Amino acid sequence: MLRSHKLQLDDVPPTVRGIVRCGAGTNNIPVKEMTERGIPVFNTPGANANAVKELVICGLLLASRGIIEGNNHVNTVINTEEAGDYERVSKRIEADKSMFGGKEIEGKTLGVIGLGAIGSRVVSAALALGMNVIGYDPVLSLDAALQLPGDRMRRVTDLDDIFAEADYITVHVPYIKGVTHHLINSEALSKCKSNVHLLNFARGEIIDGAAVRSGYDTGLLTGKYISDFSDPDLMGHPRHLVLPHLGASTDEAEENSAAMAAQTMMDFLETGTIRNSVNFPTTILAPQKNSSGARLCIVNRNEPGALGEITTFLGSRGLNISQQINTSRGDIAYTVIDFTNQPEDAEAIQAELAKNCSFIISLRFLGMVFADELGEPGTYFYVSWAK
Ligand SMILES: NC(=O)C1=CN([C@@H]2O[C@H](COP(=O)(O)OP(=O)(O)OC[C@H]3O[C@@H](n4cnc5c(N)ncnc54)[C@H](O)[C@@H]3O)[C@@H](O)[C@H]2O)C=CC1
Ligand SMILES: O=C(O)C(=O)COP(=O)(O)O
Repeated sequence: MLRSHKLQLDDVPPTVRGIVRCGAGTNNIPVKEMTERGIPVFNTPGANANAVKELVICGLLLASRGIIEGNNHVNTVINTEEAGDYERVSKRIEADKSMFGGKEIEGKTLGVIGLGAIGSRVVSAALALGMNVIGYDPVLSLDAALQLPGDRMRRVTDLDDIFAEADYITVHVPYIKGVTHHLINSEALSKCKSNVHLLNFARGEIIDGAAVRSGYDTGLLTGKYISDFSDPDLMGHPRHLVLPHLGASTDEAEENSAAMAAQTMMDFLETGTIRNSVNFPTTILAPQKNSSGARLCIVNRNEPGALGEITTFLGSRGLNISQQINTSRGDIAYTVIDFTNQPEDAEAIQAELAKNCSFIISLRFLGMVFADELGEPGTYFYVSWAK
């Protein structure tokens, strides 16, 4: 289980069965390599979404009102120039308000890019604050769609509609190289209102900081860019209001994420269930009442005939299958098999199966066979890359 630690390949010994990120983004995990090793990577969708939503609402207000700038002015200018003189400080607090006039968010248009756990919550909160909301998400899941407030938000299929109409744009998409990298770039910015405010509580690389900087420096853009990610081209820029990466840093989000992560991993280790994985197929095989308790979980390359070879082999060793599920995602296939009888020598069966079926990446018996112990690779937990 990890949070923001940047996982290196060397951190992952062959004893690792699964990895769970207490959070949403899995960019700190080498997911592709883990898939090749047959290791499922999980995350905790939605567990920290409310915390991010609240910071996004704060971001809208930081953009619309001179809150940070005004507070900096009080601390660094007024309190310095009028040091110790309360009468003068108090007068300046009144007089200098004219330097930080703002706008209200009610009645303004918010463009939300990415309508998942965070985006959908931002949509509802913004509507409640009287904003008009336009949403964009071309790959929206059915579950996520059900969280949206229907007609009260306008959903568009062309990002240009958001660029043309939004007073505020907030991004809530995962960072995917080649897909969401610089989703907001110079071309996009040229289609935006000049006073658009940008909010990025997703990942820094989704917004092209050099393009934003150039917009500010040439005067084409006059809004602010609020984020909890830094940008090499905007360091210290007065229009880039950066907070530490605080989106998920609330007691509630940390607890939710840790609890969901622990439950997800426990289900996987104890029952083979795969839920909330970013690289493995969702796989749930409810145990039968009269089950012998012997269950085999196999990760293999997704090749034709693989399942047939596995079941034929098991049959030849006297094992009778009571139920099974076989799922796949890309190059990976995953099979969970329950038996009506206990294997006599599970360790030998595992070794032979792995030897006979070269497409198997990892396999493990669980349940009563080994009294729920976890074991080392090479005993009853086999990984092809351990050698
Ligand atoms: N600042 C912070 O502390 C935090 C940042 N995050 C970031 O926010 C992102 C979103 O988090 P959640 O809403 O929880 O994830 P989610 O998976 O529930 O939602 C992401 C949404 O983006 C959509 N999407 C994917 N590709 C897209 C594209 N090319 N264009 C438009 N929409 C696209 C998906 O369909 C999905 O609805 C995470 O991937 C993470 O990078 C998440 C939590 C905390
Ligand atoms: O969940 C995410 O994607 C986040 O960005 C939150 O990250 P953190 O838990 O603060 O490392």
